[in-house]
Amino acid sequence: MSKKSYIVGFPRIGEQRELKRSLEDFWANRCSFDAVKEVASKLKSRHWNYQKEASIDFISSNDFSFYDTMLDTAIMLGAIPKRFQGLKDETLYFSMARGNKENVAMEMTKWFNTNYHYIVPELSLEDQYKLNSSKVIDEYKEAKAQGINTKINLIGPITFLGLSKRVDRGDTYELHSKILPIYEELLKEISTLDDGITIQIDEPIFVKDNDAKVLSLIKPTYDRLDAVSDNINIIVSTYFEHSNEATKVLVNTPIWGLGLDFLYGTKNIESLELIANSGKKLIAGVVDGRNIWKNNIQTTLEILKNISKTVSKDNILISTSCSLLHTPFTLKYEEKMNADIKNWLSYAVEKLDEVSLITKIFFEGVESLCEKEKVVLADNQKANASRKTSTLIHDKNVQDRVDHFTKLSRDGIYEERIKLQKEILGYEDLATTTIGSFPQTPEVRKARQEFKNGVISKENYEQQMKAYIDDCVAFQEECGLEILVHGEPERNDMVEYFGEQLKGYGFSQNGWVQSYGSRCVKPPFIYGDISRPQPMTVEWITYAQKKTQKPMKGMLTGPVTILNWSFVRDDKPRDEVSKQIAVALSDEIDDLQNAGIKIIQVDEAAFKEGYPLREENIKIYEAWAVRDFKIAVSSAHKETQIHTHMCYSEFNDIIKTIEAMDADVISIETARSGNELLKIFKEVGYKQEVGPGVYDIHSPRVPSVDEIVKQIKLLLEVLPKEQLWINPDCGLKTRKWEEVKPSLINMVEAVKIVRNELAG
Ligand SMILES: Nc1nc2c(c(=O)[nH]1)N[C@@H](CNc1ccc(C(=O)N[C@@H](CCC(=O)N[C@@H](CCC(=O)N[C@@H](CCC(=O)O)C(=O)O)C(=O)O)C(=O)O)cc1)CN2
Ligand code: MET
Ligand SMILES: [Zn+2]
Repeated sequence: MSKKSYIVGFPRIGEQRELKRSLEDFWANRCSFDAVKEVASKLKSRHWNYQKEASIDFISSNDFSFYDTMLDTAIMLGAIPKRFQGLKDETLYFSMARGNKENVAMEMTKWFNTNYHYIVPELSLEDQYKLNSSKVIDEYKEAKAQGINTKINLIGPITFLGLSKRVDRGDTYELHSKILPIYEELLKEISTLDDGITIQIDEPIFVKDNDAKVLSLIKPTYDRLDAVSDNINIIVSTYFEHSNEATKVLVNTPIWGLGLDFLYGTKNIESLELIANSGKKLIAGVVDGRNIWKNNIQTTLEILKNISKTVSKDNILISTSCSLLHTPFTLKYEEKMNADIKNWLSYAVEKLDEVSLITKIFFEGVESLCEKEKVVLADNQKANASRKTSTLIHDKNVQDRVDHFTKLSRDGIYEERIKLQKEILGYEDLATTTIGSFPQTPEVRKARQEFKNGVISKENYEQQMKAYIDDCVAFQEECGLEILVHGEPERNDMVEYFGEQLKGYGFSQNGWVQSYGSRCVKPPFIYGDISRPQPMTVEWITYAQKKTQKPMKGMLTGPVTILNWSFVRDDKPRDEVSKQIAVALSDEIDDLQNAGIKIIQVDEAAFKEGYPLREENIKIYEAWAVRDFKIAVSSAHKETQIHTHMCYSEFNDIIKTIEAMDADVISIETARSGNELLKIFKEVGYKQEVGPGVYDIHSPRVPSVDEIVKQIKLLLEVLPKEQLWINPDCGLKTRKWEEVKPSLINMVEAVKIVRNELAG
């Protein structure tokens, strides 16, 4: 059989998060960069071998990264922002990603609708770009030396430009003619590596609603790239949605194949005829790269059968829907999971076998399976059938309550509420606060680990958390912050923590997925109807409130974010699941205010991320996302101030929707982007209060008083002081106390200076 099974990309952080640990050791000067490289080589090798052992035909190189593949691409093209020029090697690389003493890091933002974040390249017309092919070439050779001929993964030029920003004014696509020759040069070099090389060029930007100008770049780009050499086969790969407009063009270029997502981009089937006529290969993404449910092989074979009615079987390859970067590694470390539930799941390594088995059945028939494979297939059918009927999943009481839930919004309009709240809370203009979390120290994590493993008692654990809260509150008072938080020490993660306490949710021991750089999340998974057996946060928050006279903000994660950062059941529409979470949260809010908490922040960090990639689906999403935020806070009395927080978002296109959420105060990320993001709030006459982040918490850098004063003044150019809050741009959990303390002291100091100037 010719080569048929295909994996778009594999996760790289390591099944025991080896890369994370090694990177963090290096950053803390606990090991050399050579040691990190050694870890990286072991991981690459292991990942290639997993794929080889699963009989995967198309295995990738250059899907590895020390931090992020967009950053790698910027380095490959020589797109180095001025402030970092002159630095070299890993110092350059990590300074771009994380900033350094003198310079702020490059911006980071969400990768399409995922919880992965990439570094945003900074381009300018005057820059000279220059190929640096070493990573791409070396990784190919590294695999080759181990007997594995890889396809080479690249981020495509159009996506690269589409996701970059211009530091001089103008459109990034204006730089197309500067960038494309570098890609040509790269492909030329690649073409000399071996006899016949496959290059997967990722162009996920094609799944968005692109204007004619962008679409017009596709043909010249791929005509030219393919013309570089006869020795390369180009596959253009898209995912997360359909890319029919681009497909129409690509079939008229000389590329070898198209990789399409048939799960999240079902409309791709509308292009089948064109693809069939073009005679190109179709890499059919049919195994879910974004969720953890075992593939339903029967259903997948139906999809493939359907595709093969149009596209000849000889031209079809079987693939994952996108890179497996978005799924955890392997089920083999899940020792504590309920056996029924575990049997419904499949992580990256298990998905390799699914791709392989589906390939075999599709091309050679069930008859060709060996006994062992037949058992796997039968088990697959059983597992999928048991999920349909399991009593773990269906809860009539929850369904009834949620179906008949009538309190859809808060009492009172904003103007009336904010007046009452200001009277009660008595905060000044430019009120200072933080976003919620304080440093998650190794001690806090260790305590949690030990408590989970039964090494220490509940009392001991709670005592340690309370001691942290005591210190955290004391520090905030000392440095003069006005609205306090408890610091979230008891939370492993802002979503997982709630998942662990809600019925209908499962969680894993080792289901880590990279979120950015070395940072990972372990998304809990929703398998059944959701309810709240008991209050989730009230004890901690009321404990913290007792420690201070100042207002203590209660801290919750909102329904849309809980949903978007979980693996969600695929047997119920997302909006119904979201509403169940919202109803559970409305009970929590009521409990908090009844316990005397006057401010409650409901984080919607992933609100934007949930947006559909296509315009046509946005209205529907916005309708239920806003509905569910409003349901969650519907129990809040007029006097209870509701905050929300969003990070890494472009707000321009959703500002009206944010306003419709009707929170009293919103804190947002703006620190890496000056006051640009804020301007839209003024333009639309946004009326609620806003806390634009005054410094970037994703970088270890401590901002100076001066810098923050400047930032606050920039904000004051846009919004009046009465409407502004002053805070960092996100939670502080990833930072160290040594960074947090001086930063917040400087922030409070900066506010004093500005207040004096305004008064004076
Ligand atoms: N879900 C989610 N998505 C998000 C964010 C977020 O906060 N949550 N923030 C934005 C940015 N993304 C982020 C993603 C992760 C982290 C983060 O801090 N992750 C931590 C892990 C957090 C966690 O769950 N920790 C657990 C597990 C701790 C752990 O690793 N324990 C050690 C042992 C502990 C020890 O002995 O020291 C182990 O398992 O080996 C805990 O605290 O309980 C990390 O990668 O370091 C931050 C931001 C966007 N998306
Ligand atoms: N309250 C959360 C925190 O401070 C919000 C984080 S948004 C990613 O960590
Ligand atoms: Zn945030």
